[in-house]
Amino acid sequence: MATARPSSCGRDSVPATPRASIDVSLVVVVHGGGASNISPGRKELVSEGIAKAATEGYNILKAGGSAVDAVEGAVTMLENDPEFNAGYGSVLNADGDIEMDASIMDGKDLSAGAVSAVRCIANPVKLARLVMEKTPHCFLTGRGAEKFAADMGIPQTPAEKLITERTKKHLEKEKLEKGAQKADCPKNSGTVGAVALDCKGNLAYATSTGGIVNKMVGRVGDSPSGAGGYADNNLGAVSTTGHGESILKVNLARLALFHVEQGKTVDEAATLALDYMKSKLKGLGGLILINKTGDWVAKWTSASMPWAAVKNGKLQAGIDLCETKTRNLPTC
Ligand SMILES: CC(C)C[C@H](NC(=O)C[C@H](N)C(=O)O)C(=O)O
Repeated sequence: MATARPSSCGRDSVPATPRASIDVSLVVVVHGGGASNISPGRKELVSEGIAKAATEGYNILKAGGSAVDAVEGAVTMLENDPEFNAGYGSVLNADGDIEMDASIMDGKDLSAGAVSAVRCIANPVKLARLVMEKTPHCFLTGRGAEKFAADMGIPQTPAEKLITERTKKHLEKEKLEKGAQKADCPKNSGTVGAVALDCKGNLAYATSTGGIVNKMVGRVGDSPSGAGGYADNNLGAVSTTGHGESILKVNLARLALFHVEQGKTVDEAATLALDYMKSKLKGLGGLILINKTGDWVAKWTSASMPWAAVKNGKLQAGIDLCETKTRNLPTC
């Protein structure tokens, strides 16, 4: 079990906030998937992408944006980055197509939006937010989700523009090697997620993915469900990655928050939830979690998990166990 933990727990009060309002930390944590081995050549690109996304989310919070704005902003950056398995660079299904899942949730009132199996959309997380805010529903899938995107004025992005040479090779290799992913042998791909706590004490999460390489057409994983993420201001916010079928079976995100609800620390809650999935199903994965007081953790049972966190103007990030790097954010 690998953990990354904050090196300090100081407060990051918002200067303009009157004394009477809630004095909470601004916190953003992002992840870039439950990876196996990331080649040294890609490590740099992945680290950079993840740090930029966390910084983007934090800057949104500092500018007075909500937790929902921050997680959407961070995840959008990662969807646009071909090193990650979401948006541009999503892994291919058995037909060589992209089918993406994404979700977002506002811990203030539990409003939630999700899309699954969407194809020609650059930023599924933005579509999930529109489902949350502009429809009476929580979840749209496939054709209906794409029609809704068109109605909302989102331009179609041709599938070829979302596919990369790397994802084509990844599918070829996977087809040669065997078939579907095994729970205990996850392959590096790079699902993305973010959790945030804003100056009003609101929590949110977003998760976005191309799913699992060589998946059956129409397969939907955990990422657009309450297993792939959850946010409730009374408890915390979580985004998960890993073997989707296992995550769905144990309802990983809500399971971790159940332990928070029972009085566990963020570290204990993440460990209990991930250990349960591993012992019960041999399922590997990872999660990021912030509780309502701004304590956070990034934890994984997969070989590694790229993550970054910003709190008190300080960025901490890592990929492998015991590899946390800390630096101050550039002032702009
Ligand atoms: C094989 C796994 C560990 C790789 C991981 N995938 C996901 O998180 C996929 C998502 N949970 C789903 O099931 O659709 C990744 O992209 O890094």
